Amino acid sequence: MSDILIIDGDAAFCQSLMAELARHNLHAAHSTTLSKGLAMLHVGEFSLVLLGDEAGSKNSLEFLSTLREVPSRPEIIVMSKSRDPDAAEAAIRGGAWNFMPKPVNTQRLMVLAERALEYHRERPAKCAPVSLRREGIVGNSRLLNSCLDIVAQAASTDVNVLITGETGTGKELFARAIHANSSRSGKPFVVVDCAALPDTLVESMLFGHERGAFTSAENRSIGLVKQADGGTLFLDEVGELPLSTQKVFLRVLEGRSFRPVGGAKEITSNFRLLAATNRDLEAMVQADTFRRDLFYRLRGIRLELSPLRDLLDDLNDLICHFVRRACKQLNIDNKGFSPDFLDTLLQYEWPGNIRELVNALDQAVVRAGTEPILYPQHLSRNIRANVARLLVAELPELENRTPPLTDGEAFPSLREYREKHMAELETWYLKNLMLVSKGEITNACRLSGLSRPRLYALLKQRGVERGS
Ligand SMILES: Nc1ncnc2c1ncn2[C@@H]1O[C@H](COP(=O)(O)OP(=O)(O)OP(=O)(O)O)[C@@H](O)[C@H]1O
Repeated sequence: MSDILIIDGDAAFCQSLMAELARHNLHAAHSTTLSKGLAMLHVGEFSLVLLGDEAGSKNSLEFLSTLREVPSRPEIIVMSKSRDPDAAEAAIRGGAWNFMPKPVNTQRLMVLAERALEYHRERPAKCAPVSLRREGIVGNSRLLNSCLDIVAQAASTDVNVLITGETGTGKELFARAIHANSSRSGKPFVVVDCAALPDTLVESMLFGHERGAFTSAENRSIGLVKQADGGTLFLDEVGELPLSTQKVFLRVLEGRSFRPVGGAKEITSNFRLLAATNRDLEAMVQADTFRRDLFYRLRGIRLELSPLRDLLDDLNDLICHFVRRACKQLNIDNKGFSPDFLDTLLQYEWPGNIRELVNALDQAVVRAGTEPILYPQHLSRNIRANVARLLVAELPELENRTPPLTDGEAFPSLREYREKHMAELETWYLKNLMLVSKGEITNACRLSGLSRPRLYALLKQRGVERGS
């Protein structure tokens, strides 16, 4: 049974694509007209359509919504000769899973096809809770959707939440989403940047002060904790809270009441607490730099945000979103991006995570000026230099591993040579992959970017054991 249907007016192109897919253990059928393709979709169980142009007189893009509504609800990858960024955008907006310019880069198409098939298999589990307001959170990968599930769960209760993740992974954005989806959404969301609280004024900023409580206290101030009354208090960078304040704060958490600096009376504040950190609080507890009792209080629900390098399935959506936003801010037409622009961003490690991506794309849009397509050259030298360095570091030391080719008699054909060394290279890669991932297939897929079926097929083909 075929999983994939190719619809393209060029029969020779369809045949060669089918052969390439078969080499990747993917079974495809094809049609050279849209009407026949549609009929095949109604009787078959296709998960993916590779939709080319010239498949009849109509513009293939006009057919997108019809194709998406056939019973198997296939994913669609559009392949087009068009160099028009509007066409690419129209395809994605029309519900295509991805867009590939022609001539098609078959290697890349194979990767996309495998990802689309995997996405289709897991789609029912992937839908974020329907009623959740995303508050600007972009992405649909399994990892991101599992975080949205926790947002939904956290929003339905008043339990404290501890959000962890590297810098720039969206901790504040997710905290705002929890608040916006909670019953407190009509009340204030108050951010306390614990890293920026001046030592001498911590307590007055948090709990307020009475007039004349200290030299510069000319007026009464109500403090951040009281401002959050009825709403949500977000302790950002909670790992930076001084130990003395941790102690006071713990008391406030227990009674939701406190005394402003210089005040005689206790006042109350009914706030919901969210806290975030990029530090390892458990290690800080071990090192006695963070109070164990406060740590246990904070982590009612844990939300761990993944670094961008683990969210590569979301990268395409994130780029489209931020490029569109940057163009809108500059009041210019939206821009497309070349496949190697995406490849460069996929290879970069993103130490500053999504915040760094946003900056990189803002700059790329400005550098591109009036050019309609973004290319790697529009990225900063820093990103390109890092990617170049990574690629070189990853290259196997071929010279050490392959004997010099000097024997005129036994000189191999390029094909023999390539097949022999590709096989060696893949075997070597897979063995290392199994070692690093400890044979854990989900982890191995994440590291290698391979889909499960493709990884299993390669392991079998190269005779590599999961436990090697
Ligand atoms: N999934 C996402 N979708 C869209 N935008 C995102 C996403 N995640 C993060 N961002 C954006 O990335 C930027 C950084 O996010 P945010 O400030 O919430 O990160 P943070 O983890 O709190 O960072 P820090 O630890 O440095 O304070 C913001 O512009 C935010 O809107």
